[in-house]
Amino acid sequence: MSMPTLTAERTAHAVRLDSVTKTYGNVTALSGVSHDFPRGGFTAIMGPSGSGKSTFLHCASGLDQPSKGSVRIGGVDLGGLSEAKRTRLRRERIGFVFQSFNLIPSMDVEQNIVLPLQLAGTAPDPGWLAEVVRRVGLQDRLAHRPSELSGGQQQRAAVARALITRPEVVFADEPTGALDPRTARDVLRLLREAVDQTGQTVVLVTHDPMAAAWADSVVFLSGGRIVDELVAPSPTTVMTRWETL
Ligand SMILES: Nc1ncnc2c1ncn2[C@@H]1O[C@H](COP(=O)(O)OP(=O)(O)OP(=O)(O)O)[C@@H](O)[C@H]1O
Repeated sequence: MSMPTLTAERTAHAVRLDSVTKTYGNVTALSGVSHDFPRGGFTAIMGPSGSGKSTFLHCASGLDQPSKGSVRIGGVDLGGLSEAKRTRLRRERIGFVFQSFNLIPSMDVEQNIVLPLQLAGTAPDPGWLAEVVRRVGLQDRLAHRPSELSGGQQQRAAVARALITRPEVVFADEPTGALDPRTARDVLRLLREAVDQTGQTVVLVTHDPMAAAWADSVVFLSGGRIVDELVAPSPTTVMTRWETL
């Protein structure tokens, strides 16, 4: 694979938010949020509806720009980039997994998985493609269209698509929201393996304490602020903290 154009520094954190505020008119969705996501860490973001989780994810991933404060991805300050460069950095250095899978219906599974590379004008590394496909267990489904797959298989294809560029960080926004508990576990296990086996950095936004317990730590948002962080979470400790938010 050729080197990405916006090569990130090997910083200890994959993503750093410094005093990030985001306002929409007179609504303050995020209020002075600072947080480092350690490289090779798995962090869950939880909080009540309207607490700012989506805004946090959008600002941290460069999909949106903070009103104040800064976001760095592997040492690159997103605020200093043009819209075009930010788009390129997202494409090359960030993987996304969404609740609704967001696969392209007219493309088969393999085409969907390699799409981020294609958009970046890069050829897939055959060894890494085979490894990613093996991990998500879709070896026999590469020529199928998304509509021919179960929801869990579609989400596994989306995870493969997020990992194929070996991104600085994978942002997963409620990736198990549309899945049954067993299928959800398969997807969470894949994210966990990406962290444990290849040192990937994962940020997971979820409402589900069971899902959050797969992470190394859980960051709690309330009213647009980080109000707590729980290290080495279990479903019970997450649930207990959640109930008192
Ligand atoms: N584009 C927008 N325009 C105006 N207000 C917005 C916009 N996006 C978000 N907000 C407001 O910002 C606050 C935080 O919203 P956000 O979507 O980040 O919360 P959330 O924690 O993701 O909620 P949910 O769990 O319901 O998805 C809310 O008060 C919301 O109404």
